[in-house]
Amino acid sequence: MRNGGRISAAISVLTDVLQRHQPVKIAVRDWGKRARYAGSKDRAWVSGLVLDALRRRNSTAHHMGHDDPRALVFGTLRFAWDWPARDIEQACYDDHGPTPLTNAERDALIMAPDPTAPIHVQGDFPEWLTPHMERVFGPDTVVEAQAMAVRADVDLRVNTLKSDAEKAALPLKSVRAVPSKLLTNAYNIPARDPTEREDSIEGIPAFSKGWVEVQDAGSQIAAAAANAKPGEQVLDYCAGGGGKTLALAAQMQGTGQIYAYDIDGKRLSALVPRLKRSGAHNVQLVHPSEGTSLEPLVGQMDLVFVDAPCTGTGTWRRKPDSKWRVKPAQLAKRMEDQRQILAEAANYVKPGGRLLYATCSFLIEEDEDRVAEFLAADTRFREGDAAEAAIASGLLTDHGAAVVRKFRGPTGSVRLTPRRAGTDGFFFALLNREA
Ligand SMILES: C[S@@+](CC[C@H](N)C(=O)[O-])C[C@H]1O[C@@H](n2cnc3c(N)ncnc32)[C@H](O)[C@@H]1O
Repeated sequence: MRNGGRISAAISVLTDVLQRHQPVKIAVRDWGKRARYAGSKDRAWVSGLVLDALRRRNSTAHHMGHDDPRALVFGTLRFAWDWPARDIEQACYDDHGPTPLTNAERDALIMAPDPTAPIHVQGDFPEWLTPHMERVFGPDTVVEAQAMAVRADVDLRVNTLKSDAEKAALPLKSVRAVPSKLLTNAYNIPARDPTEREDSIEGIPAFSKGWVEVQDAGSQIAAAAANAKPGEQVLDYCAGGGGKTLALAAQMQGTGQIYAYDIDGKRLSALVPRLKRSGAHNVQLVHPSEGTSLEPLVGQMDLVFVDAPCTGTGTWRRKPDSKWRVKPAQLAKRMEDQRQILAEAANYVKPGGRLLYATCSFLIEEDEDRVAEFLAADTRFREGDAAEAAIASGLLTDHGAAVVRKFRGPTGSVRLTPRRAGTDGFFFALLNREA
């Protein structure tokens, strides 16, 4: 396809996303079905442009003077992809290209950025989140937010039940993975330009053999802070698709017992093939639809991992459409869920055991506030040093250790962000139950 046709496609896909509230993946897939002439490179190009337009929606709309899909696509090409204005102009004359630029669009494309724009525009986040963002990041709000408006790397965790970092090195060369700077048993694939073909990780034998799992480095570090030991009794209370369960199983070297529970049985079912591939034999699913009860586990667990449902603000780089969907009512609902889940999950921790609370949100309302409220209500628990716990797992490199120490808060919890650590936004706190 010529660029003009691809630009028209991006405008149409972005329209579906913004006006029909379709997820990007579905909107691109539906377009791909209609456009049989489009190849995989075209789909990657269109999807990359739409995702970048969503990542920088506010600043691009401010530049262009409009928030409609056409303005966002042209503005993204000019200001995020650095296309000269004349190349955009020319692409409009390709077959199936968009209608030619208007004078107003032409003028907007040659305008310099406005340094006086409000911070939610410069940082590309929803305006209502401004006080929440400033509460976390203070004067760094814009730079922190801008680091969330770029493409994300892909991180791989080497599954030590089946392989090791050295053994995995050779097969991972084919996907251009390099050793992680933060973790000893992990690799990193730097974010690709959307005009390049993506290598499929799922397509390589090392993945199907269970040697590696896709898992963001922030998520791996949060799991490391649980520091699960061989032989322990562990409850993964919000196990979902099992990213943390699998990391904990590897830490435990296949011994002891992990109970994986989630209120949503469908999500839990997704864990079954992942478990098979990983070779973890010490995981028992506690499926809500099977009427299995957690009751016998009360007061018995060495470790309870709570990967709480949250607004997911830490994943904006990967899911930029979710950035514009988060609303005050959703935040309030999540805070209520977190309150209830923490209070309930704590009952399974045995005396002397620990609870690891994690979210992929950087909002204090979902993080420190929830931990402080929990500790005030349940005086059996004290907050520990989550950074030192992560380091004690032996899974962090020297650089990873320095990063978690640097971003440890005054109470011992850790907040990682794309700017601070190059990871997704992650928060984790260690809550120790008195013996
Ligand atoms: C952040 S996701 C978990 C991701 C998962 N741990 C992983 O690493 O792939 C949060 C999970 O909490 C579950 N959840 C929500 N409310 C819950 C509740 N009251 N009890 C248990 N799980 C709950 C959701 O279904 C969702 O799967």
